[in-house]
Amino acid sequence: GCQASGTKASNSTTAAAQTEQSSTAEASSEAEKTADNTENTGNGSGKTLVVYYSASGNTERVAKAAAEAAGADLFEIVPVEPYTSEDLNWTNDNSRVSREHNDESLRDVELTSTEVANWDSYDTVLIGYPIWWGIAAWPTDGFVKANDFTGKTVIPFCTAASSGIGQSGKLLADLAGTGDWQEGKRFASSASDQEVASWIGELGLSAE
Ligand SMILES: Cc1cc2nc3c(=O)[nH]c(=O)nc-3n(C[C@H](O)[C@H](O)[C@H](O)COP(=O)(O)O)c2cc1C
Repeated sequence: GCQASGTKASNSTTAAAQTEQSSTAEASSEAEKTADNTENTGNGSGKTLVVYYSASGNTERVAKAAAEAAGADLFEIVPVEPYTSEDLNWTNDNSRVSREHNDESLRDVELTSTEVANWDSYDTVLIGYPIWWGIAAWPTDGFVKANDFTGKTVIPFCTAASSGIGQSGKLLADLAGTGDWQEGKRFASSASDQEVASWIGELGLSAE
């Protein structure tokens, strides 16, 4: 079903995540603008990128486990105005997320950056998001719309309390209009690093 249920949104971990920026971020002024949201945990091959949006940390955990297993770089989608726990309260009809859900024109969330350093160097992009009312949390949309996925294999993944991944990957593929979008993978909000690593293995993306 599409009902919001189960886990309670906790405080956003965005601020903490952003302080984890790679100290090896390139120093050139051109790279500065795009390096902000990128964290290089990779083995230097730089072929796989894990992009994610996470409002309360679950998708972030899965994304980091995926990047670790694949030796991939990470890019976090960050709204200019991050969602507070109050914003995420779907049981309140007047909360930010409820208002955005009820009025599609409010879902065009401004992001701190949609530009990934060395975007052309990635041939596989994993893109992760929480499920909100049965679809990808809409801060993900702005990133997808802003980038050209031509020539890339794109693999969606989500975390959700009870829903499946449903049509969310297909909707993002339609929004992108480019890229070879694969079937996506749904994880429970509490998915273990091991589950994530074995999925990376199934995809043939394991670092070793
Ligand atoms: C506004 C909102 C709507 C949600 N809608 C659904 C839903 O339709 N189905 C579901 O299984 N979980 C739903 N959830 C639960 C989240 O998908 C789940 O907790 C997810 O792991 C959160 O990821 P995050 O911590 O990365 O933000 C919703 C959560 C929020 C905040």
